[in-house]
Amino acid sequence: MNGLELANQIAIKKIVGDITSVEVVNLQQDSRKVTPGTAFFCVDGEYVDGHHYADKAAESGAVLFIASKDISSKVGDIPVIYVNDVKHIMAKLANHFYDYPSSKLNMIGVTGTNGKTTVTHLIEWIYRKNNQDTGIIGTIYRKVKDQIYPTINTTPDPLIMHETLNEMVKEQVSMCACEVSSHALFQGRIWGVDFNTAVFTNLTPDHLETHKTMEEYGTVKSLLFAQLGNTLKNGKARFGVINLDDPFAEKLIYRTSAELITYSLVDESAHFFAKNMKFFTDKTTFDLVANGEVFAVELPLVGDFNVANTLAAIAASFVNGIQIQDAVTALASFEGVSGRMQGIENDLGIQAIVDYAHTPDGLEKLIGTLKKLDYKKLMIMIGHDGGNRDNSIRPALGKLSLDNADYVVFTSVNPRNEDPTKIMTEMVADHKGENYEFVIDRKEAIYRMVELAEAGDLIVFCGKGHESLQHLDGVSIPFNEAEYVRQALAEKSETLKGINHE
Ligand SMILES: CC(=O)N[C@H]1[C@@H](OP(=O)(O)OP(=O)(O)OC[C@H]2O[C@@H](n3ccc(=O)[nH]c3=O)[C@H](O)[C@@H]2O)O[C@H](CO)[C@@H](O)[C@@H]1O[C@H](C)C(=O)N[C@@H](C)C(=O)N[C@H](CCC(=O)O)C(=O)O
Ligand SMILES: Nc1ncnc2c1ncn2[C@@H]1O[C@H](COP(=O)(O)OP(=O)(O)OP(=O)(O)O)[C@@H](O)[C@H]1O
Repeated sequence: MNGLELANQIAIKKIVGDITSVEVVNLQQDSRKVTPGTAFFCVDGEYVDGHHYADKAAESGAVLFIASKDISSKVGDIPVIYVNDVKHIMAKLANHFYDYPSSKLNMIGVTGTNGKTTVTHLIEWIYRKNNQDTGIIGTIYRKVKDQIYPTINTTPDPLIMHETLNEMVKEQVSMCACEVSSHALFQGRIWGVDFNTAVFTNLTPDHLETHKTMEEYGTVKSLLFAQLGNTLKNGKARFGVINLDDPFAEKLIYRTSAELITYSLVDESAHFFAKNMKFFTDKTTFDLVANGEVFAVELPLVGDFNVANTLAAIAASFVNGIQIQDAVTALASFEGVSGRMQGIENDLGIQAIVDYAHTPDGLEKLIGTLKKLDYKKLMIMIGHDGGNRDNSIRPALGKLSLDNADYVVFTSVNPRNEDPTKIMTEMVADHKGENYEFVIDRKEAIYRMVELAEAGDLIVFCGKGHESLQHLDGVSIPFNEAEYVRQALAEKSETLKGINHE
């Protein structure tokens, strides 16, 4: 794309150098990824200032710069477009460069403290089973049909976002389910993404290191709904799907012009209402009351929060053209999401579950679900993220575990540069009992849990879920929670067989 065409998208700017002969073939904000023909955005970030890397970008072949501070000494004759807010302009130009891909897709955005990954996967499953090609953008990966791309962020920056959406358009994906994190909303990563439908799951304390107050956190979350806009998209209405059981729903209602669809586990007036919920070890059944009909749902997931997630997914699919019965039929074979209530098979008679619960609300819901299962002893392994994270939730995570489990093994979740023992000590503040221990090394903690467990026990590994890395002391080491749990159980089984054999 010609440099002038990019510049023409910006109203207020100062152009230095000749951009008419510049051909841009790539957009980048990271100097380490610049290739010849790149337009480089100098982003003043949370940690470093991208303007400092302009010379590196120039050396790697950048042909155009977008900056807010003077970089003439670093880039020589290479043209620069100076603007006030590089991040804003980056979102705008990325959208133009990739030819507004979100406008060509059915975009369903899911926001909320918990449930985003689960809801996007439920929606994906419904569409796939109804013979549509799908895309996912979220915490675990970016996925275009079956092609998986790694991700650093739940919601990527605008360059990766629009590039991924463009890939989906090229692959003729019809629906993209996209997790929208509060950080992304706060930092404008989804500016210009044209959503058809916004889904809200819940709002509970998390990320207060960034948002400071729940009021501010809620305001940020509601941006997804506000940004749905006032107009139709390709002649189609926009919808907001909201969880009526969350007190924040009341506020969201006034922050969007989209038609609102509600779901609830308790309020019969909701458009999508679940009743007669029955919980089994491996599934949940309920009656879905929607659109004047009752549908019998059999869901291979446990937990009432997953019923709520399912209502959200069915509602979002329905307003975008999938019949309710077709969605219900599809969900009967749902295979689950990695690291979310993931059962680990073993021959020891131990029920082992890996789950991503890492907020007090998520943990409370998880424990509520666990309590409905049959077991002898309940043991929980839990920790809390270190460094620059919202440490105010540590005592709540500790107390919930200690009050409900027979035994708790505290361990590390990405301690980063913080002392793991200090984190664990904050989690057990004020607890008088002795039903716990600290094991700093997470893999050792897994083995300790398995060592302590006996047939009939329920052992639950919280907070890591699908994550494939453990961040400690400035390094990231590969980590596979489900695999380590599987290994620990298998080794214990072998040891016991050996003993019995002797
Ligand atoms: C604190 C934070 O949100 N940081 C995000 C932010 O980075 P930043 O702009 O501050 O980056 P920076 O490191 O200061 O660098 C500034 C600029 O210099 C550039 N640079 C840097 C080094 C270099 O050698 N060359 C170079 O060009 C960088 O590419 C960048 O453009 O913008 C980046 C691009 O969009 C994000 O990847 C990055 O997310 C980091 C990895 C992160 O951990 N974010 C968390 C807080 C987050 O966003 N989490 C939510 C999910 C939360 C949840 O629900 O659990 C998410 O959506 O991921
Ligand atoms: N609707 C819900 N309400 C409360 N807790 C939930 C809900 N759905 C899932 N959880 C719990 O939260 C954990 C994370 O679920 P999920 O990954 O779907 O949420 P998320 O919003 O994507 O989280 P994150 O953005 O932090 O990755 C699950 O393992 C489960 O314990």
